[in-house]
Amino acid sequence: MGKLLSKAFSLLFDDPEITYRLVMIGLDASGKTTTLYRLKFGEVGMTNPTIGFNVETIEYKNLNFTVWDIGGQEMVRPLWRHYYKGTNGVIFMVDSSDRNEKRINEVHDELHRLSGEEYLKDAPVLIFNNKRDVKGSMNSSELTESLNLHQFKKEYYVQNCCAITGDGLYDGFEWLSKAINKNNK
Ligand SMILES: Nc1nc2c(ncn2[C@@H]2O[C@H](COP(=O)(O)OP(=O)(O)OP(=O)(O)O)[C@@H](O)[C@H]2O)c(=O)[nH]1
Ligand SMILES: [Mg+2]
Repeated sequence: MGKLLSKAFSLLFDDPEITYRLVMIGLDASGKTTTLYRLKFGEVGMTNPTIGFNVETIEYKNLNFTVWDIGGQEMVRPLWRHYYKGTNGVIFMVDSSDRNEKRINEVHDELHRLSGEEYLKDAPVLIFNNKRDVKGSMNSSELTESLNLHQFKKEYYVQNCCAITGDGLYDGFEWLSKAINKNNK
């Protein structure tokens, strides 16, 4: 009831009352921090590999998102799950220009592992197919094939994007907001 009232209030008064928690994960150098800063500040500078996490609040269409951008280097990937509690949605970042077989297998395994996570059981997964500006990068059907997404046991959506220019980022947020809203009704 409280949730419904606060939703009604925020719609009436155009006030971004509702805050959803998102975790943004994916292999190192896939473009997570670039995406976070692009969305938050509208521009990107140099990024360094993330040690730990960055967190920012992003407003999109009357909703607030607290976005947790977590470092993706191999050694720290087991730490991702410590950020899952209370998560409403997942952003899984993929570097579409990285066709290295070992890396694709790592992406595959990390992604499919999410379906067994209790804290993420109601969380839709937005897969950003990033770096589409790079010549020869994978398109969404190639990605779907190489990550065996037809077998992925979660609600998901693949959005092509380029974190540097921002192309596709808000389209991804559009899908994620709707998917989260639907699950929270
Ligand atoms: N060409 C291109 N380069 C990108 C794009 N997005 C990010 N990059 C570059 O990819 C590199 C890694 O980006 P980060 O945002 O630091 O990657 P990350 O996923 O946060 O990496 P970790 O913190 O190590 O997990 C940087 O040099 C970015 O400039 C993109 O859309 N296109
Ligand atoms: Mg980073």
